[in-house]
Amino acid sequence: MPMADTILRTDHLSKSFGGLVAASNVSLDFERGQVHAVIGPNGAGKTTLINLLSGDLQPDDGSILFNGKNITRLPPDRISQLGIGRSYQKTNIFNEFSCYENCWVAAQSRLKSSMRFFRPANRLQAVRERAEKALELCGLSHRRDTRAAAMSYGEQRQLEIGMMLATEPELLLLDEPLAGMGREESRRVIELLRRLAAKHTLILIEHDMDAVFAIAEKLTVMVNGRVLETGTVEQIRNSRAVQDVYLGEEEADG
Ligand SMILES: Nc1ncnc2c1ncn2[C@@H]1O[C@H](COP(=O)(O)OP(=O)(O)OP(=O)(O)O)[C@@H](O)[C@H]1O
Repeated sequence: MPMADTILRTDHLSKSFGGLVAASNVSLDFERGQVHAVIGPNGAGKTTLINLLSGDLQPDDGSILFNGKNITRLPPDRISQLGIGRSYQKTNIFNEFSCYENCWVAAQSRLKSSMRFFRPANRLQAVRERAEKALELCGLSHRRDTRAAAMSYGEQRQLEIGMMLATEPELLLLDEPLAGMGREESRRVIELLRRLAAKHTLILIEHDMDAVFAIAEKLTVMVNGRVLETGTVEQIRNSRAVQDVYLGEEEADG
């Protein structure tokens, strides 16, 4: 298959914790510019997959190609510098810093790689500009000087996305960006993700199926560490196997 539109490819990626296989032979292609959601029941291995892609975990086996480059086993900061940003399930911000300062710290973390040819004064200016731009993109310009600790949970998650944007990633890994949010906050973040999708590739883990069906163009369903199926929203909606193991389960709960 041609690599032209594949931004990220995993080939037989596997990870076990003791006897528990959390990711088993995961081979997936993620297309440039798409929103690709990974869904599945609790413990399916979704976060493990994201952790492998971001370098937070090392695979036991298999490989990861990003823009055709082998990034398997690179450390997280190197992967971030290459253009893969990630958000965590738990907020990962500095509570005592303002929104701007949080974004500034994140922007600064890419100094080494992407700004090494700039003169020091210009670097500082570039970091400031990136931080301001990230704040605007994540919809928090009006909270620029507010301490993170003083904001709502939803705004903190928004800020975390802003910090990721400050590193100017090409590919965003989003681990349950709507977790713990009320309806209004979710609506705002869904709008934000839509805006980001216009200029980035998104890999999204999310339990809120309405949000997933609204945003995602492609879905992968994982069960017990394995890929059960990958397809368009329509294909996954109509998949018997998926209904049996996953969506059926949700309906039964509801
Ligand atoms: N660091 C770890 N050590 C031991 N077991 C782990 C570790 N991380 C994950 N696991 C186990 O691996 C399996 C997959 O977990 P993972 O968090 O990837 O699933 P998930 O699909 O993201 O689930 P959820 O939707 O509940 O977040 C689970 O059984 C989990 O308990």
